[in-house]
Amino acid sequence: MASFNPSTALNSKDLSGSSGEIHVFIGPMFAGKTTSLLRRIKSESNNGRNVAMIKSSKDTRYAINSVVTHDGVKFPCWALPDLTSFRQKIGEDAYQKLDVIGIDEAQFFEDLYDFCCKAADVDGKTVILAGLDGDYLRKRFGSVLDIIPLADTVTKLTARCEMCGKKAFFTFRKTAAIETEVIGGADVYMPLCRQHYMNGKAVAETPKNVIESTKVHHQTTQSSCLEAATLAL
Ligand SMILES: Nc1ncnc2c1ncn2[C@@H]1O[C@H](COP(=O)(O)OP(=O)(O)O)[C@@H](O)[C@H]1O
Ligand SMILES: Cc1cn([C@H]2C[C@H](O)[C@@H](COP(=O)(O)O)O2)c(=O)[nH]c1=O
Repeated sequence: MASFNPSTALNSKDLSGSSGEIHVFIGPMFAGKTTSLLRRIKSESNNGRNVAMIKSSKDTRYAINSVVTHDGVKFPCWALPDLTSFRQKIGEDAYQKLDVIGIDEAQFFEDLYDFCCKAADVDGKTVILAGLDGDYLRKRFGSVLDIIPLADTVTKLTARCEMCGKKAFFTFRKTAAIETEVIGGADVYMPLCRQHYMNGKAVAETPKNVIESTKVHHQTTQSSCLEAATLAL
C-alpha cells in the first residue's frame, strides 16, 4: 500500500506555488478603514504593482464608481453586486496581470470567503480588504470575520467617540430602522466608546421593553425614543 509522505506533498511545486496575501482592516464606521485601504493600494501602485479596487454597489453614498472616505479622498473602483463577477467584468487578461485587489465595504459581499481563497491561495493575488466586523447591534456583519483565519494580517481600527472623544469601538445607529443593512453616513450613524454605546442602547431599549410587554407596537413612539436616546447620550 502506498504511503503518504507529507514533506513530499508540501514541497510539491504543482500543488499551488501561490504567493498570495490577505490583509484585513476592520473596525466601526469612521475608524479610517477606507483611508487605510486607499493608502495601501496607492503605495502598492507606486511600487509598480498592478492594482484594482472593488466596492459593493450597495454603497451609493458619495460616488458610484469611486471609493470615497468620509473626508472626501477618492479612488476609482469597480462597483459590483458580488465578487464572483469581477473576473469576468475586468476580463481574463487584465485579471491575470493584476497583483493587488482592494475590496471596500467587504461586509456586503456574500461570496467574500470563496473569492479571497481563490484570489490569494490559487491565483497568487494580494487581497487588501476593509469592512465592518460588527453591525449597529455589535453582531457579526456578513462574512468579514470569516476571513480572519485566512488572513496574513488583521488590523482593528478605532474612531473617536462623538460624545467624549475617547476611542470608539462601536457604531451607534441614530434611527429606528431595524434591518441590518441601512446605507448611510453621519446622518444615520455615529462612533461611540463602550460607555456611551451602552448608555444609548439602554435608553433606546427601555421604551421598547415597555412597548413589547404591553404588546403595543407603535413606530412613532420607538422613533421618539431613539431620538431621546441620541439626545440622552
Ligand atoms: N467620530 C469620528 N472619529 C474619527 N474620524 C471621524 C469621525 N467623524 C468623522 N471622521 C472622519 O472620517 C475619516 C475616516 O474616514 P474613512 O476612512 O472613510 O472611515 P471608515 O472607512 O472606517 O468609515 C477620518 O479621517 C475623519 O476625518
Ligand atoms: C453599522 C452599520 C452600517 N451599515 C452601513 C452604513 C454604511 O453605508 C456602511 C459602512 O460604511 P463605512 O465605510 O464603514 O463608514 O455600512 C449598515 O448597513 N448596517 C450597520 O449596522
